[in-house]
Amino acid sequence: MILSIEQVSISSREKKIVDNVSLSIREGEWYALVGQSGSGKSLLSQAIGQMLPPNLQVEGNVFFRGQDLLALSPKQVRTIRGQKLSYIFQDYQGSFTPFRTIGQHFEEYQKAHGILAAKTRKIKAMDALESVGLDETLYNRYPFQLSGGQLQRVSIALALLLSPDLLIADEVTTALDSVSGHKILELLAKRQKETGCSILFITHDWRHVRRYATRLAVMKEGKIVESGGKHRILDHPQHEYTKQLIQAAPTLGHGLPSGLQEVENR
Ligand SMILES: Nc1ncnc2c1ncn2[C@@H]1O[C@H](COP(=O)(O)OP(=O)(O)OP(=O)(O)O)[C@@H](O)[C@H]1O
Repeated sequence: MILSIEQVSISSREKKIVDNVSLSIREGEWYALVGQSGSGKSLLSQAIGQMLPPNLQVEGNVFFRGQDLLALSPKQVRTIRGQKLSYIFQDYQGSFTPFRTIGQHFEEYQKAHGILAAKTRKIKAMDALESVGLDETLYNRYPFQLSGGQLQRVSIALALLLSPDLLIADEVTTALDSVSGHKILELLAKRQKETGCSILFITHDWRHVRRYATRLAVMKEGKIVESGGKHRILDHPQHEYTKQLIQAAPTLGHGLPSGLQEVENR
């Protein structure tokens, strides 16, 4: 296992928001975390890299290759973020500083992670842009000069720049139109194949689960109600809540086994 979340709870002063959650992610797999808005998926993913808002308390353990991330100092965890574990968010625009070029973002990110040779940084940035299908000329552009899909590609390029072992992707297509969203996920799948990284993929969208996930967990009101292999859950959901979610997803409600649909789509 690359990541084992063990009995993690997240609480505010008023209430427990994530309640005793455990799940494990294997090397190289695409693990989906599914559930309605407000079920605690984002907070759980933020807890992994110690990125929770300061008003929230976390209990439990998050073992990353055997090391408990929750027991590390903020400085230690900053080293791990980017190099071993990185994030891509729904709000890609918020991840960029408007008055800095794309190139400057690559520069800063690499300097912050100790890549000191300017030439190496430039080469890595250009390679990274190419790896996500972007033209080198984008290096000198400002974020507002890129489309949403292009910016999200840059986010992926940055997130994978230092070859992390685990990528946490939190609703990365929500702010994109469906064609751009589809392209982004195809790109993620391609980059995952090339790099072998594991992905924790947070989504509402069962079509994306069906197409990309290996295993998944279903979260409701801060608890995991069901987890397991994709085909088992899509074809034979056990929990009433999972059944409702799958029924509510229009293209999954036809009763076709997930395997058949997947073959059709690939
Ligand atoms: N800093 C905070 N303090 C208190 N409560 C919070 C804080 N941040 C989030 N919450 C609450 O915690 C709950 C879970 O939020 P979270 O963002 O993890 O849900 P989610 O499942 O990711 O939802 P979505 O799919 O809409 O992103 C929500 O009810 C949210 O309002």
